[in-house]
Formats: sequence, structure tokens, C-alpha cells
Amino acid sequence: MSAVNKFTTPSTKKLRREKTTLSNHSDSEKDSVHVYCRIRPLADSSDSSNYLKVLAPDTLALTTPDVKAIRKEIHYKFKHIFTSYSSQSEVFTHIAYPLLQDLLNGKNGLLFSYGVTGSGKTYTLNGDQNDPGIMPRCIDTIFNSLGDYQAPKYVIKSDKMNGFEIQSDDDAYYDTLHAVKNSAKPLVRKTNGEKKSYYNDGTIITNINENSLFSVFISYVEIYNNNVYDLLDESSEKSLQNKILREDCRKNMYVNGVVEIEVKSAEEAFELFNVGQTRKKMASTNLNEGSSRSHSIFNIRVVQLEQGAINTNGQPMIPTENNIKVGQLSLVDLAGSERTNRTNNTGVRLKEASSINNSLMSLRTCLEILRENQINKNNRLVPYRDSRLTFLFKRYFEGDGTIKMIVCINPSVNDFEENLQVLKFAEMTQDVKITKAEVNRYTPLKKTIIKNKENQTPHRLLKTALTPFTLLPEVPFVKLNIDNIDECRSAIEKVVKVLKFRKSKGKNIDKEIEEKQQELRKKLVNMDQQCILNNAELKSLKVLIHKEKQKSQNLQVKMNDLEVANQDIQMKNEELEDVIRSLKNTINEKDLKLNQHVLDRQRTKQQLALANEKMTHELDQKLRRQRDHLNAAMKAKDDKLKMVRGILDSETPPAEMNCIELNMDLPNIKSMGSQVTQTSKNVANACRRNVKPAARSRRSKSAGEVWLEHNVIKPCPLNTVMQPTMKKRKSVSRLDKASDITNPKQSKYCLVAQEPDTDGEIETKLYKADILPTCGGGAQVIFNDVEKLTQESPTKT
Ligand SMILES: Nc1ncnc2c1ncn2[C@@H]1O[C@H](COP(=O)(O)OP(=O)(O)OP(=O)(O)O)[C@@H](O)[C@H]1O
Repeated sequence: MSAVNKFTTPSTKKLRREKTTLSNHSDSEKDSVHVYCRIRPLADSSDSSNYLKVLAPDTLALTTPDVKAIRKEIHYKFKHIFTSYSSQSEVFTHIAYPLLQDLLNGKNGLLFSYGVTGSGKTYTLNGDQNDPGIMPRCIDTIFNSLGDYQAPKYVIKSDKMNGFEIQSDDDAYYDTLHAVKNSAKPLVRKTNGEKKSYYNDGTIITNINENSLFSVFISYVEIYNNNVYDLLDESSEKSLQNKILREDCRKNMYVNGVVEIEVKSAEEAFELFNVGQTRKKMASTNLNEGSSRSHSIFNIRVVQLEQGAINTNGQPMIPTENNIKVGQLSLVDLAGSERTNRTNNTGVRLKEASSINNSLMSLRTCLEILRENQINKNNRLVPYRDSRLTFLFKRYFEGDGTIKMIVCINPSVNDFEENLQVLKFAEMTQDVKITKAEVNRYTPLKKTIIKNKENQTPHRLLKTALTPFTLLPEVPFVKLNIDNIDECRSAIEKVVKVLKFRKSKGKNIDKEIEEKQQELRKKLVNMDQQCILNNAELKSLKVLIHKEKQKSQNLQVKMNDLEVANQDIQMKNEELEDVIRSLKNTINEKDLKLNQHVLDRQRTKQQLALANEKMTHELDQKLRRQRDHLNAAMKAKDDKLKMVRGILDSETPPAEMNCIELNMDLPNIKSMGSQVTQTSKNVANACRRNVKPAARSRRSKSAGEVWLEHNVIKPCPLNTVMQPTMKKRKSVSRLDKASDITNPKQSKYCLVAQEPDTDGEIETKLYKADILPTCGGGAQVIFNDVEKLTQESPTKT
């Protein structure tokens, strides 16, 4: 039993999907893409997946796996759903038969199969010999229907520009001979002589125009890695040439220089199909043994030549534009979408897969934009040119012809995710409404040869027989009525009259015939001569035509090359434009960053300037405060010095003021020296002015005191027994370094000055001070005593 029919919904949450209403459905000018769904049987009987269920002939339910114990059921609507039990014939009747009716009526149709790899796309289109798919059934149905209504071969001929021309009998005959000559290399050879025929169920289309002649043309191309290859191209034996796509005068897209062959029977068509199949890119992948690696397009074109009317003289009218109709049916077997993580493809297969997925993506994008344009009433450009696949079928999406899609589904559990995507795409595709384009189905003719006569079937028309003629009047048929003698007599008289006339005429008949014969012979000789001349002319013309053909072929090849090169350049150009665009973006971004940077810098500069100003202001204030402080300190020192000077000047300074505070910090050491010198001078001056020292006894100091004896001048030796008491002393003549004072061993300072007094006696003065260390590492010298030693001569009076 198929998985499709085993569906159960225990805890299913039903979702109603609101369809977007795109436009008024009654709008007869619009036709949606017809989407059908076909579910293939499960390949693996152990696969018990049951996520798909056909609810109605047009409704499919897909159940998603449990998410938080909730299963969702999504419904998809299609034109029709074919289950795994549906036969190939059912699929053909539903989908392809209406397209064939259109085809034989000169209308276009596009049918493509879409789905995951291995979902049955190729099977649906081609099938096998016993159970043929859509393509063989189409071919059989066409030839079953055309029967005698086929035009003689080569009368209708492709003009190599997607159009057709009508040839004269002679040209058609010449082409037939040419074809017979070249039949030494039949296409069948390429299929190893294996002739495939398909089961023909005799389907027929009844309502074809019996006043027309038909010709069927086949072409078969594939799109592989976004290049178009002609699968029937005999000219390139080794590798197929990449073909370019062109637009004809009616804006239909076609493959330039494609080989399009006229076929007169289904067998001939199958032969061509089989030749193409042997060349088609197929490969075995993890998911499908015979996987199509390209999108293949089998084109059937039916050209219909309608019989022209007969003019007043009974001559057939020259066929005009309105006498030829061309219908095209494209059967597209799309390569399957595939995920690389499932196929594990590498190298060439991986490149193929990415190209397949890209072109399918382009198809999706085009359809999405078409739909978006319809919903939003936009006119966004549909990027048909993004891929060869969409570019080739551009005209269909623009409204010329019916588009049908068969979505193939493999209900295997492994395909769940991809099927979900496929169904989403199918649903979206159904919403696309194609506005029918105004198309003139008739093609202009180039040459005409058809000979018509009323009341004859087209086939017989071309084989018109000559009407026999007679030189003598016919003997009338008379019926003798024995009951009416008069009537009999008049009838006999009539016959006798005719016989007499025949007799009189008959005498000259031999002569007349001879004359006619001679006349005819003359005419024949003239004609023969004319014919010989014509033949010669024809030969030279044929040579000329052959040369011209070769020239035009060469030109065509060159043109192809140039167009390919042009396309390459255009692609490169587009790529370069992309690069330029991205570079411009980068430059813009960098410019923005640069501007931002400059702004930041300016901001930082401003901030720095502000900070600088603030700091300068603060420093100024600090400096001013320090200067004030120093000034105050200086003033205090000056005051103290003044006080010392006052003390010295007033002979008996108060004990507590009898000191000079000297800052012995390193920067002040030099000035201290000069201060001390100045002090000694002041002291000396004071002494000189007979200033009496404080009445203090010379104290003997404790043995621990170390004196720094500073001899500003070298004293004269006095040789007296009275010596100042400085048990431990260090004598220096100059104070150069701070350490001379700050030496922690020294605690006393004595400045020694000696000079002659007013009486010529030598006077020695000792200015004594305490050395007190300061917290800054310096020392303070506080003068607190002056000793004066006067040396008097005993002989002095
Ligand atoms: N409806 C069906 N009935 C029976 N067999 C089927 C059916 N559909 C597909 N198959 C089988 O499944 C296999 C894969 O099918 P097919 O080659 O048509 O897949 P595909 O979609 O064309 O894959 P790819 O995209 O890789 O070319 C074939 O062996 C085919 O015979």
C-alpha cells in the first residue's frame, strides 16, 4: 500500500491556508499556470513514511513532523493530483491531450516537469516502451490524427530563423533527392541501430482542419551548465557546440542554428528522440541511477498550411500570410533539484548540481517577480536573462501559449524537506496569472506552389490528374420509345446528324492529327532546347547558390562566434560593473569612516584645547599661589634678617632673636654662603662699631658635639692659650655642597672672622649656631651666639 494512503491524523492541527487573490478570476484575458502533481510509488518498501495524503483529486495534505507534540497539516491545491496508482495514459489525457489540440490548431504550449531528483520527472515525460510517457503518446497521437493530411515532404521548409517557407515542387523534389543521397549516414547509426518503438494506443484528435496540410518538425536541445546544446546536431561529431538564443520577428525565442527535422511518421520522430537521448548528459548519482544532469527540451512544431481560395478563373489563389499557422509544444524535462549533503557530489557533478540549482532558482525568481508584479500592480523587470532556461521560455511567460507544470513527488521520508520546498514553489506558481498576448498565429510565406481545386481533399489536390479531351463531338445517348414513333424518329435524326458531322469531320481528322502532331513535336523540340538551356542555367545557378550557401554558413558561424564573444563580453561587463559597484560602495564606506575620523579628531582637538586651557588656568593659579607663598616666605625671611640686623645693631639682641634661620636646601646653599658671609660682615661691622657681645660665658660643650668650623678667612695664629672650646671639629674654608652642612654628624656651626680693630689689634669673632635638620632633608642653621676674642698687646698704652 502506498504511503500516500496510509495517512493518519491523531493530533493533527489543521491549517487553513488563505490563498492570495491576485486578480479577478473571470478575467478571460488571463490564464494561470496549470500545476499538476504526480506522486510516484515508494521505491523502498521498508520506507514507512506517511506524511502525504491525497484528500481529494485536487487536494494534497502534507503533515509536518511533531514540533512540541503538535503536528501541522498543510493543504495544497492543484489542478489534479495523480497518485502512485495513476497510469501514464491518465496523465497524458489530463495534461497533454488539450495541449495537442492547441498544437494542431496553431497554438503554443509549454509543459515542464519539476521536482526533486529521482521523483519521476523523466519517467512521466518519456516512460518506457511498454508504458510510454507523455512525449511518445504526443507523437503517436499527432500522426494518428494527421493521416492523409500531411503535406508532401520538404514543401514546407524551415527558414532557419524560426519561421517557415513554402518551396516549389522542383525545390521540394531536389531536397528529396538530396536527402536520399545523404541517407547513407542515417541518424539511426547513432543509436547503434536499435530502433525504439512505443506502444501506440491509437489516440486521435478529431477536430483538425481538413482543409489544411500539416508538417511536423522536431528539434531537441539541452541546457547544461547554462549552455545550450543541440542534441540533433550532426555537424559537430565530437563535442556539441554552445548555441545562442535569439528572438525572431515575432518576439519568440529560439535556438539559433538549431537542427529542426521534418518527420513524416512517429517512428522517424522516435528515432530522432533516441539520437538525442544518447547525447543527453545523464549520470548516476547517489539518489538516482539515471539522473538527468541537464534540462532537456523536446520541441514539436506543427506547421499548418491552409488551402487558399480559388479565384474566378478557377485558379488557386496565391497563399498569403493567413495561410500558414505554426504551433509549438515544448516538453521540458527539468533536471532535479538536489542537496549536496544528500548526493555527496564532488567535482563535475557538484558543478552540474550548482548550475541546475541556479537555473531552477532563476525560474523561481522570475515566477515570484511575475506574481509580485500582479499583487502589487508593479512593473518590476523580470530577470529572464539570468538563465538560459528562463530566457528561452520568456515568450510563454509573456502570454503566448499555455504553461503547464507537473510537480513530481517522491513520498520517501528522506525527501520530506525538499518536497516541502517543491510544494511551496508549486503553490506560488499556480498563483501566477499570465496575461494572454495578442498573437497572430499566421506566418508570412516566401514562396507558393500549391495547386487547389474545389471539393478535393488536400492530399488529392496535389496529385491533380489531367482532364482528357476529344476532337469530335460525342455521339448523344438516345433512348428509343417504340410507343412514340415520332419521338424515335427525331432522336434517330439527331444521332444521324451528329454521325454525319463526325463523318465529315472524320475525313480531315487524320490530316488534323498529323498537323497537331507536328505542331506538338515542334513545341517539344523547342521545349527540349529550352530545357537544355534551363538545365545549364540551373546548374550554374546551383553552383552559385551552393557557393552563396557556403558563404552564408561561414558568415553564420562567424556571427555565432561573435555573438558568443559578445555575450561573454556582456557577462564580463556585468561582472565588472558589479565589481565597480562594490568598490564604489567600499569607497563610500571608507569616505564615511574617514569623515567620521576627521570629525572625531576635531572633537578630540577641541577637547584637548579646552583641557589645556583649563590646566593652564589652574597652573597659573597654582603658580600665582606659590609665588605669593614664596613672596610671603621671602618677606618673612627679610623680616627675620631685618630683625637680626636690628639685633646686631642694638648690641644686645634678645636671646631668642639672636639667630638667623638659614635654609640649607640644595638650591639655596650658594645664597646661604653669601648670606653667611654677609652675616659675618654684618657681625664684624657690628663688632667694629664696638658692639659688645652678649654677656655670656664661653660654654664648654658636651663631648658629643661636632663643630663645623667655617673659616671665611685664614686666621692669623694668635698663639694664645685661650682657645674656643670645640672638641670635635671639622674646618672648612668654603661651603660648596649641601652635604657640608647637612652631614648628620655635625650639630654645631661656627663662623670664624678675624680682622684688625680700630686700634690695630686683631680681633677674632666666632658666630655660633645650631644645625637643625629639616624634614625636607636639608638643615637649618640657627645663629645663637657670638664670641669675640680680642688680642691686646701688653705694651700698648
Ligand atoms: N510513477 C512511477 N511509476 C513507476 N516508477 C517510477 C515512477 N516514477 C519514477 N519511477 C522510477 O523512479 C526512478 C527515477 O525516476 P526518474 O529518472 O524519472 O527521476 P527524475 O525525477 O527524472 O530524476 P533526475 O532529476 O535525477 O533526472 C526511475 O527508475 C523510474 O523508473
